[in-house]
Amino acid sequence: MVVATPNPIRSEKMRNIELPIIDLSAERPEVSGLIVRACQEFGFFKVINHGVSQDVIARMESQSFEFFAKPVPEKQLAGPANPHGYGSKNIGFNGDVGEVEYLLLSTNSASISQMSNVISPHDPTLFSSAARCYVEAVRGLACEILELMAEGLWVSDTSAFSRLIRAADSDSLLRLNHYPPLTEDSDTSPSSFRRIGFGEHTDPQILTVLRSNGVGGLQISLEDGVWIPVAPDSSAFCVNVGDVLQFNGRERPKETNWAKFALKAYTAFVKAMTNGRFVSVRHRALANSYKPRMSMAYFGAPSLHARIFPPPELVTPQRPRLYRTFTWAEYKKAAYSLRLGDGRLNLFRSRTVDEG
Ligand SMILES: O=C(O)CCC(=O)C(=O)O
Ligand SMILES: [Fe+2]
Repeated sequence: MVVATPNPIRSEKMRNIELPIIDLSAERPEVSGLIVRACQEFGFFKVINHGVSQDVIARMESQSFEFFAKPVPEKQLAGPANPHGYGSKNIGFNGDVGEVEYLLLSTNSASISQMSNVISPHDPTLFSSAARCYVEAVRGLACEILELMAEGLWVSDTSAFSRLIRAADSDSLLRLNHYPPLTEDSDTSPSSFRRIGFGEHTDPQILTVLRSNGVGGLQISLEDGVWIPVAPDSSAFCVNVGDVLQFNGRERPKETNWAKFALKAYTAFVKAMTNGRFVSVRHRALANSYKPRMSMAYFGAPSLHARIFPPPELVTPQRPRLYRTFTWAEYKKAAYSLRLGDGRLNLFRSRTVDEG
């Protein structure tokens, strides 16, 4: 994953906006409408009554904390992250750093077993079974949300998005991020209080399902230089649109008025699978607390050879194809080799309106 170099917190504003909280137990048409609207306006939303068992979450959280509590040399046995494995401070391959240590795992079962042998050598099955159960549960949640999105967009093939991450060879990831607390000798001036844990970026995949341990730090940016803190919420998962489902929050129009926004969406956005409907928003995490923050992110991704193109209902004469068809492997290569601001999807722009 490519992230921007941590900004030496330039002049920026904070704004308190409550993200949409969507109750998945409500009536299906209502839920799908709310999800589509949240994806168009915010790219981020919270889901409650999501059906993922507290036990599955607690087991994954406790295995993760156990791992991060180990002495550094033991953790390093699971590294370096290339891209999977244990990493500390260095994020990706392009010099991006942050106050974070992490475990990046492929979600396929064989890979979880293999990594568990180095993550938890004395009892690998504890870690592997927690990770497998967690991945299965959050993948189910991600698929459910993707199907609700398709319904809300009136796409007749309601599995058009979810099929991609259900594939046995899907390239989905589980990332466990640990942001250590400030140490006693840390400079506690206001600027250092906002140390970058994970620099601003968009997630390249389809959909991210994120959970944190009740310690704040996640922020999203809907307009340049304005950051919105996302309050931690132990009853919720935070869901965000990835680049493949959309692309490039920077090109989002300024309007917050829904009607104006909808009218302008197709010309102003640059997107892939939703052909400009959904917004993949920049976000970051700050290590700004005396308490350790831990987040667990499931990134739903297609298989490497999957071809990315919008369902036919989302392409009309008024809303022509913005991008040529590309594979996830092509996009991933671009995402791993470029910096965030380089506009990865511009490389995939359609040369003519109806080119496939
Ligand atoms: O820790 C967080 O809340 C955000 C992490 C994140 O954005 C990521 O892993 O892509
Ligand atoms: Fe992210």
